[in-house]
Amino acid sequence: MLDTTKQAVRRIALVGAPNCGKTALFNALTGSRQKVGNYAGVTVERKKGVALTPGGRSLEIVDLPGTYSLRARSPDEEITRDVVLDRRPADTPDLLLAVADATNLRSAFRLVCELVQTGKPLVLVLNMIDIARHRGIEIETDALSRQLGIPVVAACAVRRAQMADLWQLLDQLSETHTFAKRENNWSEPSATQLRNLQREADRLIAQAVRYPEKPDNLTTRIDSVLLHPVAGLLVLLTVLFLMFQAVFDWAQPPMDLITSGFDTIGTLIQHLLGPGLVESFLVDGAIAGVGSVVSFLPQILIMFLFILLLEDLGYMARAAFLMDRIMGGVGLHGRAFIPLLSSFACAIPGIMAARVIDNRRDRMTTILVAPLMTCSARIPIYTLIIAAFIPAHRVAGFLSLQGLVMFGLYAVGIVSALGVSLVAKLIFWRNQPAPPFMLELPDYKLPRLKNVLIALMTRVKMFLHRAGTTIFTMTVVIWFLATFPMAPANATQPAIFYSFAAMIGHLIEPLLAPIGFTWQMSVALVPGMAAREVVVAALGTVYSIQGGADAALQVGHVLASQWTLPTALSFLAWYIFAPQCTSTLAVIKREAGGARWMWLSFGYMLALAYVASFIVYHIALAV
Ligand SMILES: Nc1nc2c(ncn2[C@@H]2O[C@H](COP(=O)(O)OP(=O)(O)OP(=O)(O)O)[C@@H](O)[C@H]2O)c(=O)[nH]1
Ligand SMILES: [Mg+2]
Repeated sequence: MLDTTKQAVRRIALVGAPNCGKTALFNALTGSRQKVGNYAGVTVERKKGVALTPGGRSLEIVDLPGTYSLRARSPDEEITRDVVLDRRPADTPDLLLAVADATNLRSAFRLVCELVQTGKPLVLVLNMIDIARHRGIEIETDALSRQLGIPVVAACAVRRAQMADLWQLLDQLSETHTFAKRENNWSEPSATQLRNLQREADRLIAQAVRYPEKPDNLTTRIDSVLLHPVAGLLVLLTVLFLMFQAVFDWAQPPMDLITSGFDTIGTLIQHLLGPGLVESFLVDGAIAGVGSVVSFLPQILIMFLFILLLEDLGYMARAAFLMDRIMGGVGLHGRAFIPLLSSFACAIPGIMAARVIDNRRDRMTTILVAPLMTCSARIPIYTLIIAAFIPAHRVAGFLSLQGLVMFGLYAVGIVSALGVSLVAKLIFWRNQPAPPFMLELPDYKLPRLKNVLIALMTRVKMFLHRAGTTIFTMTVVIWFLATFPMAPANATQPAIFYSFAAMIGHLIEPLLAPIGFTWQMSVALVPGMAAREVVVAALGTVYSIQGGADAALQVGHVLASQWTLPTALSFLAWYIFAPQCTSTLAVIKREAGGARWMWLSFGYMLALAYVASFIVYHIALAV
């Protein structure tokens, strides 16, 4: 007779290999909207949520980073190991829900065999059963359940109807349930033990799973083109290029709509209030500042739409594979690709995604260069300047010149990241050979509209939240500085010349004059440290106060009349490198484990920005 223990399950942890659908399952169970994506390493943090079973009980669900073994090698895997082995008292699970990708059972079962050793109450979910069935893979869940001595259910995280069995099981478990009591025999497996575990997993597969005679090789056929060293790179470049064209070509109508919306509100307020301090605060400050940033939302969304579609399709891991050779040459780990790619959205998730890199040297290099990737906060700055100074010509009949310049700015960011990695490799870690790169390529999947829309909505919310908080606050500060003290009665200059902003600007200007920055730009740079797009808001506010209300929201036109081309180019160069916002610096400090790294990255980026602007400015002047 087995020794048993009676207990009601209250907290369940989701454990499984990367990309097996844990987060999709977590979202399905808890109604959350955590990020899922068709590549390994999406989740690097543990996330909690509450699931309400059909029987009306509530269960706490913990989503964890994916791992192939409890033999944790990287910081994200350590989180999973620690939760599974009860090393995090606040997260101790009553039950482990082992999640397996039913189309990829070898590595899944090896982990399950390891989880069995921990002696913890365990349930196996065969996720992605829809795809497995479609491919003709037959899995005998009863046989598996008998072999492993644990409940086994099939599920599809993205189809409600195919979640019923799992819900029913969860309901049962949430009642007082009898579990076989088992010892914790887990110890960190050696290479030999891992091989034994794999043999055990293969034996399970042989007994309970039948594969079709003719396997589906669509993925292999597509990959023969997309992973080709030449054709693959060409496809990658084309895709990226199309993305930048789209950013410029598709965004204009919605942008105009947003701008005219803000314009109308501004005019309305002017009519209602008449000129005065309150009117100036609302129109020149809040609306000019926040409106000038919000109008760039369409561009940011188009960019994300592309990235999300590619992520869901399963293309990102391929791109990483293609770039591995180039990245390896400059001392970047192949696994750095996804963190760097995430940094196109924002350096913060990018730096966090570097947790998937097990080797400290490679992780630090990735963290150092991640902020050089063009984050979405730079999109408003780039597009503002490009639209104002670069003519909307077509090159070779169909390429937009503006899109080309944008592509170029991104390319410079990427190339300098490669350059900095090379320097870091030479200076800091001269002799260590690069470890081999192993990355599982996910199967291609049709992007799920729902995933994409949810992720886009999350972006919209984050952006509007920033606009309403950081950007708005900074706009108020700038408006205050640019309005007070007010001009004397016998003033000869526009009022702003007598303000604090002008004083601060003139104080900083001598430092920035060699790179062609005006005093207005100098003031705008300071709040830009809070978040980069604040610079656009600050310029909007400064110039609208200076130029009268009609200048509000027409920042681009104002800049075109006030700046020279060399100044504009120098400003662009500055923002390729300009030190990251304060939140990024804080994340670097936390993830790298020390303020030293934060100051290092702040310092080197500031130096690069200054040098790059100086060179660009003087070359442009000479030409
Ligand atoms: N067709 C189908 N797709 C699924 C299913 N579950 C997840 N997916 C998709 O599989 C991909 C990976 O899902 P995630 O939930 O991000 O995987 P994860 O296990 O959390 O991955 P990591 O966080 O990287 O460890 C996503 O594109 C999901 O939409 C399923 O049951 N059926
Ligand atoms: Mg996940």
